[in-house]
Amino acid sequence: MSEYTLTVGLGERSYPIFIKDGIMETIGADLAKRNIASRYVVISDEYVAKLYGTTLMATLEQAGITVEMLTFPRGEASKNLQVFAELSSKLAQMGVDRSSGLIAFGGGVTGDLVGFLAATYMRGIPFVQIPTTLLAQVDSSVGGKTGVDIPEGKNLVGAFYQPKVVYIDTAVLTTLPVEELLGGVAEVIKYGVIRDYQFYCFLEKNLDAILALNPVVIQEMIRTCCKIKAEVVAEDEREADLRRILNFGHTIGHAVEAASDFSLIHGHAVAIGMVAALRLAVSSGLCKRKEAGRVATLIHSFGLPTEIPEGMDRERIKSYIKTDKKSIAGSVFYILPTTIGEVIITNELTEEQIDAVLQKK
Ligand SMILES: NC(=O)c1ccc[n+]([C@@H]2O[C@H](COP(=O)([O-])OP(=O)(O)OC[C@H]3O[C@@H](n4cnc5c(N)ncnc54)[C@H](O)[C@@H]3O)[C@@H](O)[C@H]2O)c1
Ligand SMILES: O=C(O)C(=O)C[C@@H](O)[C@H](O)[C@H](O)COP(=O)(O)O
Ligand SMILES: [Zn+2]
Repeated sequence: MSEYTLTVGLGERSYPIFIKDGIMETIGADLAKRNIASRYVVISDEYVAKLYGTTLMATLEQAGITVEMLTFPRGEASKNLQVFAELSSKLAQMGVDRSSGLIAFGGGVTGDLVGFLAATYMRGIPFVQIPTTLLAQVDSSVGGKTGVDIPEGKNLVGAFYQPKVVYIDTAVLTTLPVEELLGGVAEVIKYGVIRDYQFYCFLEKNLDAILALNPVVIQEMIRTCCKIKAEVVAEDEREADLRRILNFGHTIGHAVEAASDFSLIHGHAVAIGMVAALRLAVSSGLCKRKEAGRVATLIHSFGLPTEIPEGMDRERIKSYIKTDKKSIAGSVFYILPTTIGEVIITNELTEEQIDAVLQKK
């Protein structure tokens, strides 16, 4: 089985990404050599802790690492300021200091929450990412976007704060429920559409292998996604310009996710948002209908949703769109494909165009 090492090149804040089937057992030995912290706290949602907590703690302890574990209830509902405050208090009560490090062990919710804790606890302590969902392995564990949701919108409080190292064990994907796997697939398709036509074709060709978790295909897929993300982040860490392309499908996707009161999985909302963005690209004359249709077909073929749920309050979606972080002086920016593999960033859309994609049945 192959294994890959990539680097996110950010000068003194550069870090490695290790991708390997079964890497979990050797994380302790590698981490012990890195001199990142004198002790660690693993933070995980309760479900991931139940599945894999014992294995991770064993590898860390066997390597002589002083480590404790904290958990929180699973799901997006935990990615908020209340859980953030509770975990902060627990760290303080445990005597966690500036020589300590955090380990984010779980999906994107865990990574975003624990990354934000690491960025802010005592004004910043080091942290490590061990992502366990496909979405976290291809996207959220890399690039340093951390944060929590507030009632007004997704990820509205947070920080750019990079991990010290990312360990990706593809073996843990075997226990992932299919709808969570698909959430990751949506972000995977995103990379093909924004940056890499060849990779997009690879996804079309390997649809069955991906759904069957073929290990060779999965590793190659994760490697390509992390490589694209690492390149984009290295060029524009704080989303001044290029990094906005990673937000393809998120302007409407995040709004739909929030309007569902987070009952929609993030990646599923992004799938709906990508199809909406493709329709906007067509109505703007930027993208051929046939190409947009090809992507919508792939999204649908994987089993992801393509339409805003019937009955969802369109005005509520529109009000969430206004809180998008890419907005400048009230003007909302969208990432629109011109062809598969290339996108542009534009705010030149009419209210009628937005209404049309929101109303479409
Ligand atoms: N920071 C970023 O760049 C970035 C990128 C994309 C998404 N995100 C954020 O990530 C979050 C979504 O992440 P997610 O989809 O991983 O959700 P999640 O963290 O809630 O995980 C999904 C579910 O899968 C379970 N799970 C995790 N690993 C498992 C495994 N190996 N086997 C079985 N079950 C497992 C979890 O307990 C949870 O119930 C959203 O909040 C989104 O905003 C952040
Ligand atoms: O890393 C990025 O940049 C992204 O936009 C990746 C997205 O998949 C992710 O959902 C991110 O959290 C969205 O960021 P936000 O700034 O729109 O909250
Ligand atoms: Zn996303």
